Amino acid sequence: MDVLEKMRQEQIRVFREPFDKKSTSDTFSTGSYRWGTPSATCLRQLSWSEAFHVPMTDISDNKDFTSLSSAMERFASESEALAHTLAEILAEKSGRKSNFFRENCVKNTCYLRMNHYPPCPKPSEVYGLMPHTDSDFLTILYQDQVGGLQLIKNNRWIAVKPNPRALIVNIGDLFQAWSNGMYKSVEHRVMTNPTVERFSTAYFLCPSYDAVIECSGDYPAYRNFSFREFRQQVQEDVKKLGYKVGLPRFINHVY
Ligand SMILES: O=C(O)CCC(=O)C(=O)O
Ligand SMILES: [Fe+2]
Repeated sequence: MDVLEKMRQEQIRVFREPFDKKSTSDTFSTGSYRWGTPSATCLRQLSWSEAFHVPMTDISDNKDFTSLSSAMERFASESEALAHTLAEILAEKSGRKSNFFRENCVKNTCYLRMNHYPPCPKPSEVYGLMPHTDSDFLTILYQDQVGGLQLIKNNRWIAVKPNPRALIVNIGDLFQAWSNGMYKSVEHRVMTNPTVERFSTAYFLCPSYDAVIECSGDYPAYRNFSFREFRQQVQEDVKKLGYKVGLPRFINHVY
């Protein structure tokens, strides 16, 4: 069976498990199963979805080899190869060395995220996933045929029409900083559906925590920062403010 089809089949199966089993699941390390938005204080801040957020090393180190881990492994390694190829092409186009990703992106910080959006009784009031940008270099996304993903283009939200023969590639915050804004981290969100559930799988290309994201060009818009620093700032903002500030925190104030 095709890598994508198998991934989807296994993903559906794992989300069908009872809540208790998923939340205490020892398939992956603790904390990999997430649902809702712990910091939400109103409906608008709630994401109507559940997810498994799994570092690549958890997939490859998994001792009890199941059909799920095998499907994830195949999906992850294909996505990883694609992400590296695309990142190298984009780097070269922006005039930067393309070996940065091979040297700095490691398996313990790259991860897969399996998302499930159950039908929602109040679709106009609740997001499936709150508007956000991804905190990585780039994301390879495989969505099903239901639809609901939207992104900002020219200040307007537009729907990303499902295409069974296409993967979606999103630029993340780190590529925006590294390319000095040549590539833009795209803001996106997922709308809920009143009757149909939706599944998606995403691979996130990330550098090691110590890797320094150096903004290129004579007038770098962002100061240098490590991926660790970026993550800590995001976590701190989410805890204190309830939302991620992201790149604006790293703007270069020299000029
Ligand atoms: O489900 C989708 O289409 C988007 C998922 C997403 O944006 C994410 O996991 O960061
Ligand atoms: Fe995202």
